[in-house]
Amino acid sequence: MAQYTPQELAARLKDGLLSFPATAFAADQSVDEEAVREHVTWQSGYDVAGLFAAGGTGEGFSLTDAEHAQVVRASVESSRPEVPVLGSAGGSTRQAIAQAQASEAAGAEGILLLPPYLTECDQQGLLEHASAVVGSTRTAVIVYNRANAIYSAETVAELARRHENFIGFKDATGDIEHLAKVYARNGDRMFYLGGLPTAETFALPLLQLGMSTYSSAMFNFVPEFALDFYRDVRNQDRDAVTEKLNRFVLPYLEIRDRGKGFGVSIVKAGIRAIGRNVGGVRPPLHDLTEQDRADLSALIEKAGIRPATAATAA
Ligand SMILES: O=C([O-])C(=O)C[C@H](O)[C@@H](O)C(=O)[O-]
Repeated sequence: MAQYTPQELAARLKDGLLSFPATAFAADQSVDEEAVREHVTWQSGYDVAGLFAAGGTGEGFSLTDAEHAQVVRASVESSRPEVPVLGSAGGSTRQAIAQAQASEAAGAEGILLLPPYLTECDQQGLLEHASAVVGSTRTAVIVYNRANAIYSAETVAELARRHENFIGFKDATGDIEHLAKVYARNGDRMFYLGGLPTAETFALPLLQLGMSTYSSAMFNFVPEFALDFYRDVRNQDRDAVTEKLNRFVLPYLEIRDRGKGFGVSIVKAGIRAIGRNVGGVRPPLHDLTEQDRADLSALIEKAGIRPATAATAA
């Protein structure tokens, strides 16, 4: 049973940092539910506004429907009660509806609608796809503007007109003209969330475009640093943001960019670097090399951002 109405959830999520927990896999690549629970419990102990289970960083695209439901349920049950957990929905319209409903049944407070795979689609098709998914659940829905799901300002407005539980727009394009149009047309009817890879990099400029928050993948392993960064962004403290970009985020991008899909792999390597463990990634992603991992560990130490609670980890 949801604790928040969609509007209450939007009000909470828009003014705090958000994150996407990595999904733990065992050595044989099966879902390691105990480690999923342990990771979400640890993450929700911080002052995070919401956690999105089985999202991009959570490799939702590599999970079966049964595993997706398992991960969302385990995350809901492991999160501190004050920290809402949202699930995800992706793939074909019918698959996405099934995942949205499974997320709701697992107790998720909302859903992030991931893009449908493979095919191109125009606005009419995208609208009907998203509308069918949003209409299939009573929980709040945030659409993810990415890949083959680029929502025009008018499509967003029509979704908002049709569905009260449509509460958010997450962007992973960084297309300023497009974002300006979406915000100008829809204003504060919904909240806007930055979701480009390593979202910290873009957080300060996107604040001006109405993006009051973002999803931090690095929160998975340097939560205190990620929360400090968010505070500096919201205070519009350019000097503090620039210092943190130079100290950690920009050198981190250099390691992340050594491989395609490393946006997720580097998060799992980061979790390992601080002494916790959620295993490796599933194909089509692959893990960092030993050298990459050593460089990441050295960077975390040099930046002085190892979390205080990491020492207690398994
Ligand atoms: O699951 C997702 O889509 C994401 O995790 C987006 C990331 O959090 C992205 O914003 C990042 O890498 O910071």
